Amino acid sequence: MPAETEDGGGGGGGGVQYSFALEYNGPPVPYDIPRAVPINVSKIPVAAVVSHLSLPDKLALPVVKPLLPADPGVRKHGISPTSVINGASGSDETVTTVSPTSVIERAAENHQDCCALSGELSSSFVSCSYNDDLLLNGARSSGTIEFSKEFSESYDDDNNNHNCKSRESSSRLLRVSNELNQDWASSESVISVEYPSSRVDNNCDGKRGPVVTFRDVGLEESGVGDEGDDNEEFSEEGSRVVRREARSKGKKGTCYRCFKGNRFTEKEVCIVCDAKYCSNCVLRAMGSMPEGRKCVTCIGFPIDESKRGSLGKCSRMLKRLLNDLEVRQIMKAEKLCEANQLPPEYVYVNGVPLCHEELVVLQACANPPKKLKPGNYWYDKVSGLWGKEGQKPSQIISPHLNVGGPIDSNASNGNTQVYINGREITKVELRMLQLAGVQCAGNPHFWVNEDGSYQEEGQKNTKGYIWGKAGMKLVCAFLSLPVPSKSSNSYGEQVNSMVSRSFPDYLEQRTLLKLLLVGYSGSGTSTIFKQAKILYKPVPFTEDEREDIKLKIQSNVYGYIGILLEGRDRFEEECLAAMKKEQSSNETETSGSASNSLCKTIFSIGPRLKAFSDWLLKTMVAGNLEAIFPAATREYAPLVEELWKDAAIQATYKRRNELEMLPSVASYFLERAVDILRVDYEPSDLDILYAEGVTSSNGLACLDFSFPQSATDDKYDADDQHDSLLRYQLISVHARGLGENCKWLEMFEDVGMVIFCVALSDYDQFTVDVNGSSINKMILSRRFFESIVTHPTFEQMDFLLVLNKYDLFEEKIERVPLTRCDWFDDFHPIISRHRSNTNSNSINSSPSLGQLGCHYIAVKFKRLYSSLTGRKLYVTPVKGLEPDSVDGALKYAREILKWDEEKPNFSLSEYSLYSTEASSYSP
Ligand SMILES: Nc1nc2c(ncn2[C@@H]2O[C@H](COP(=O)(O)OP(=O)(O)OP(=O)(O)O)[C@@H](O)[C@H]2O)c(=O)[nH]1
Ligand SMILES: [Mg+2]
Repeated sequence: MPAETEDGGGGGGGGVQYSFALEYNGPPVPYDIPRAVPINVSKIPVAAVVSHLSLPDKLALPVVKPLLPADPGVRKHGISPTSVINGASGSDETVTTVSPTSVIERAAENHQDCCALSGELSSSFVSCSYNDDLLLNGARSSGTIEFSKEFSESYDDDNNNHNCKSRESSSRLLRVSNELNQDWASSESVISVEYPSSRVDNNCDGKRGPVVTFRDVGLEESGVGDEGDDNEEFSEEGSRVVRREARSKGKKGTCYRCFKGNRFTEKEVCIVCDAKYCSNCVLRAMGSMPEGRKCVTCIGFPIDESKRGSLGKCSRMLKRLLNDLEVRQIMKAEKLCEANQLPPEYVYVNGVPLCHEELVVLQACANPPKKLKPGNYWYDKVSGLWGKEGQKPSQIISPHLNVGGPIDSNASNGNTQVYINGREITKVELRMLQLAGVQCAGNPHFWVNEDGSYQEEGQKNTKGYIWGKAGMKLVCAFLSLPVPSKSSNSYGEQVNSMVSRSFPDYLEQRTLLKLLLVGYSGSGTSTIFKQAKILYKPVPFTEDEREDIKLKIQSNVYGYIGILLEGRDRFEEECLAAMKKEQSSNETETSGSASNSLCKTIFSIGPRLKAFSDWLLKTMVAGNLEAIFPAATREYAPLVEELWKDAAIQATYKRRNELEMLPSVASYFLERAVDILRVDYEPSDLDILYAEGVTSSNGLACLDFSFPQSATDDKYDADDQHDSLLRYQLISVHARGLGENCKWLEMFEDVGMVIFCVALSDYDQFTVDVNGSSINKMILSRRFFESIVTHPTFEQMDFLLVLNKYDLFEEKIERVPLTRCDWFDDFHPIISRHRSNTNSNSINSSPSLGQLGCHYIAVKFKRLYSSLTGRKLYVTPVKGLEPDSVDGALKYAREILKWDEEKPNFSLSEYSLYSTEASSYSP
C-alpha cells in the first residue's frame, strides 16, 4: 500500500513509534522504530518525520501478509490484526477499530488472516500518551477486549460494575478492561463517539471515581453485581416492574458524581436510576442526552415508570445550562425515543400482559387510553369502556381492539348484579344508568355498543342510547364516569384496519436507518462526519472534547510550523547555493562583499529564532512534541509569534505550494497561529471541522441523529415533520478499519445505504506504493470503490457517491488538466466562450469547467458501477467544509432511502422519475 504525499492523513497521533512484526513487502519504513532505539535523526527528512507525527497512518499502509499462525494473545483476547495495525498507527481517535466476535473468530480460525505481534498493542492504541516500557516489552498484550457482534459508539466501564443491556436496534457495548481500560479512559476525550467525555472521567491520574453503582436484572443474572436487592417491584397496579437504581457512595443528598452539596442543592434526576446530579456534573454525567435525562450509562434502559409523567418536562436547571434548541431536542427525544416507551409487558389487559403489537394497536387507535402506565386494566371490547382492574370505568376508548384477554365479570369489582357486556357494573354506574332512564329492575344483563345503544341480552331491539339523553354528560361528569369522546367518532367506526391510522411518533422512530460512510484515505469522511455532528447534534462537542481538540489543534499547528521551518532550511540552502554559483561567475567584481552576502538570504533567521527552530525540529523528530503539551503553548507562544511574523517564515509560507507535507488546511490555522497557540484559545466549531486528527480515522464512529424540522418553513409541512422524527445513524469507518479485502464489511450488512466519498481534487495527486512507484490517488480511490461495491455484503445496497472537495476541484481544474489522471484521459470538453465562471449560478450560462469535469467524473463512476453491479449509482458533488452542502448530501441520501421504500408502489413510468443517470445530479 502506498504512502501518502498530500493531505491524506488524519492528524497526529501521539508520534508514538512501534515495533511490530508484520510481514511487509515494501521498503524499510524509517519511522517504524521504537523511540528508545538510537537513530541518527539528521538522516531523516524532517518532513517525513513530521508527517508521521501528524500523519501516523503510514504504518498502516503496508500490505500486511500472514506471517505466523495467530499469536495466542491475538486469538485469546480477540485482538484483531487490524485493531493492532490501527493501534500501531497511532490512532488519534477515541473509537478504536474492533471487530465483531464473529469476524475475529473467523479471522482466528483462518491463520492466514492473522498476523503476529511482537511490539504488541501500544498505549497509543487509543491514546496519545505512551510509555516506553510498554512499547518495548509488549506489556499491552495483556489487555482484554471483549468484542460484540455489532459495534457500539459507547463502551461499558468496569468501574461502573454496570452491564449494559443493549436495545434491539442499538449497538452492543464494547468493553475494555485491564490495563487498556485506563488508556481508553485517557483517550476518551476525542469526539468520535457520541458521549465520550461523559462516559469517562478524565482525571489526570487516569482513575475514575466509582460514583454510581447500579442494580439491574442483567447484573444479577450475570453475577456481576452482588449487592443489589431484588429490583423487581410491583407498580401501584400490581404489575411487575423492573427498576434500576443508583446508589451513591457519597452522603445522602449529595451529588452522585462529585459528592458535593446537600439535599437542598438543586439537582437533575436520571429518569432511569434516580441518580441525582448537581449543575456542575449533570452535563458530564448525562452527556448529550439522546434519550433525555439519563446518565450515559443508563442510555438504552427503560425509564423508572414513576417518572413517566415528567417525561418531556424540562427542569429549570437544564434550561439554564442549555440553549432553547438543545432543550427542545432533548425533551423531544425524551418523550419519543424508543427506550423510553412503555414496555408492553407491563400493561395487563383483562389479566393478560400485552405483547408489542397489542400495545401498538392500543396506542395507535383513534381514541387510546390516556396516560397509559404499567398496570392491570379491564377493557370492554364491545363498548370501549376501559378502567383499572377492580375500579369503575375511567375512559371510553376505541372499541373492538384485539388486545388482552376476554373480560372477566368481576373486572371492575361490581356488586350490583347488573351486567354490561358480561361485566358486573359498579354502584356508581348503576346510578348513572338509572339517571339515563335505563330500566335496571330484575338484574338485567345489557349489551351496550360503542355508540351507547343498548339492548337486553337475548333481545333484538335497541332500547335506547345511554349517552343520548340531554344532561347525561353533566351527570357523568358529576359521577366521574366517562362519556364517549368527540374525537373517538365511535359511532360506526371500524377498527379492523390500521392502514389509515396515524402511528404514534415513537413507532416511526423504531426504524433506525443506517448510513455507512466510507472513502479512501483523505477523501473527507471525517470532515463530513464532523459536519453532520455540528449540523444535527444539539451539543456537538462537550467541554472535555473541546479541551482535547484544542490541544490537538495546537499540536498540529506546531507540526505545521515544523514543516515551514524545514522548508525554510531547504529554501535557504537553495538560495545560498544559487548565490554561490552567481558569485563564482562574478568573482572578480564582487570579491570584497562575497562572504557577507553568502551568509544572509531572505530565508535566514536570527540566532535566537534559529536556536528555537533547531530545538523544535529536534523535539519533533524525537517524537516528543505531544509530551511537552500543554506547557509548550505557554512557554513558547511568544517565540512562535515572533517566528511566524519573521520575514523568512513569511517568505517560506508564500512558497507553501512547494511544501508537500503541508496540508491545504494548514493555512487556515497558520494564519491564526498566534491566537491558536495561546493558553486561553477556545476552538470554534469551524476550527474543529478543519482540524485534522480529531475524529475517527482508524476506527469507527457513529452518530445518531434526526433531520431537524426546517425552521424557515412557514407553512406546516407534514412530510418535514415526519422526517424530523425518523432516526438515522451515520457510521463512519476508515478504509483501514475494513481490513484486507474489506473483509470486515460483513458487519455492516444491516445498513440501508453506503455513502462512498471520493476527493475530486485527488486527480492530480500521487502517492508512492510499496514498490516505490507512483500511483494516482484517484485510481486508488477507484480501486477501493470497486472492492466495496462488489463486496457480497452490499449486493443489493444503494450507493451514493459523494464527490467531495468540489471547491478545491473547481479551482484546480482551471490550472491542472483533468487528463493528469490516466482514467480521465478522454476528457476533452467543448468549452463555450461564454461559459460561466466557477461561481456563477446563472442558468443561461454554459457550465463551468468544474461542472463539466465533475459531471464527467460522475459518469465515469456510474459506468464503472453499472458494469460491476448492473445497478445505478447515485451521485452528488459536495463541499465538505460547507454545512449546507453536507446537509444537502445527507438529505439526498434520505430521499434515496425513501424512494427505496416507495419503489414497489411505483409504476415503471413513475419510477423513471428517479433515474440515476448522471444528468440527474446537480452540482
Ligand atoms: N477544501 C476542502 N477541504 C476539504 C473538504 N473536505 C475535507 N477537506 C479537508 O481534507 C482533509 C482530509 O479530510 P478528512 O475529513 O480528514 O479526510 P478523511 O477521509 O477522514 O481522511 P483520513 O481519515 O485521514 O484518511 C482535511 O484537511 C479536511 O479539512 C472539502 O470539501 N473542501
Ligand atoms: Mg478521517
